[in-house]
Amino acid sequence: MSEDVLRVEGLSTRFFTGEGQVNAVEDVSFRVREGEVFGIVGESGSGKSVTGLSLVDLVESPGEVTSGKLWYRDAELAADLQQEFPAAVDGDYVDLRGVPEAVRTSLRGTSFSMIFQDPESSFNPSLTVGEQIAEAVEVQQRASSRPRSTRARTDSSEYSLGSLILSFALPSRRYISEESRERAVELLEMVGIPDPVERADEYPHEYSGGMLQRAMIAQALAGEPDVLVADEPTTALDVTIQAQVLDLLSDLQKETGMTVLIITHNLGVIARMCDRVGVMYAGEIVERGSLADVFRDNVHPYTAGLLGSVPDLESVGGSLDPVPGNVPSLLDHEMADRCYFADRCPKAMEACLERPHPRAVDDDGDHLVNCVLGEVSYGDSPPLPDEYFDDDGDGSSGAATDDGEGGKTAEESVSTDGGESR
Ligand SMILES: Nc1ncnc2c1ncn2[C@@H]1O[C@H](COP(=O)(O)OP(=O)(O)OP(=O)(O)O)[C@@H](O)[C@H]1O
Ligand code: NI
Repeated sequence: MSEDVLRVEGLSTRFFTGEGQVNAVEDVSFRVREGEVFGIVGESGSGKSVTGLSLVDLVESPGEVTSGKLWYRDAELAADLQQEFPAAVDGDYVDLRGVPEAVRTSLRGTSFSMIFQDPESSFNPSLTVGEQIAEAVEVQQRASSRPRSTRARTDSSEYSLGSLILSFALPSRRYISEESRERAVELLEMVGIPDPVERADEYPHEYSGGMLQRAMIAQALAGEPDVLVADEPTTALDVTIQAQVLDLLSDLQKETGMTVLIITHNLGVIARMCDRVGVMYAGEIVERGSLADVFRDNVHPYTAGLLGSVPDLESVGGSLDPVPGNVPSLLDHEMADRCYFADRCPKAMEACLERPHPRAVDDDGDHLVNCVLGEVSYGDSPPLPDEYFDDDGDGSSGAATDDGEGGKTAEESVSTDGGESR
């Protein structure tokens, strides 16, 4: 079994908005093994994208990662930082939250890359696709031509690209070498763009959606990242093209051995791509484990509900038809002090009126569930009547009732990225 490349421990990310504090990601922990495909799945607004952005340090104001550790395995980096930041180094692992921002920024593109649902956001419309991918290659070469420790301490400005989502997008026109241009063509070819030499000279608007998605993958791979975070990478594409792009990602993953973290609301994508998976609900990972743990041996009623809503897991089009009920508000002052799923849960018991904690389901400890059912059987604590939560019976602000009063319906409750991602 391969080693963990990433260990996320107690990650919390909040947004400090006019309406109050939004607990978008709440005490999330998981491990990703080197070379695996790890999936994060859940309904809209459950905190999947914010989790991904937190990993690559792209959460923007008014959001902030407020706690947690992000252990990333890189022996060379660990050796470089050991002296100066001993608390942030543990063997070959570096806690990326415990080192200066410049270090995290220098890893973007080369250690971590992220791709999004909407490739337009990753490309500058006024530059050719080839130029932009070549620039990503240049960023990688500049980064690797300097010793790591110098890279960490000096000119962070070179890599702090303001509001640009992808760190390796072009901050300004620069000299681009012929080698980088050739590499860009190679990358386009690698992601299956026909006539890559000609297509490299075209502008983003001359590409179809599926082609631009492939080009974005080429751009993300230019820095030969160890970890690729893919946020709904195929959601905007039609089903046939989705399948092709997923196959491409899968092939590239196998060829390069990179680790892929895939974020999706589509259980078909998870079933097709992933080795291990975390199920998110209301900012928390409520169940995680291997594909078999989660798909076959699941314990959390939310996981079971999600799976029950998908007729055919083999079909890529099998997206979530949400469990009945409403996605809860993530505003801190509206969050009930109990299991966040209790009001929608067919197995809610009195024990669920307390906040659950993660419980190991099996001996190896990899299958975890954030539910009392990880320990007791339904009925061991008195079941709550169906109407228990109807009239603010829980004393919360009634963010969720089955008849849709108060609270948003699952459909309305899209995140601020409007489901379009970035
Ligand atoms: N810029 C922001 N300002 C305030 N709150 C935000 C912001 N971005 C995200 N959030 C909050 O974080 C929550 C989680 O959002 P996130 O985008 O991670 O959801 P998601 O699971 O990716 O959903 P989707 O499937 O719709 O993309 C949202 O419900 C929203 O309340
Ligand atoms: Ni999202």
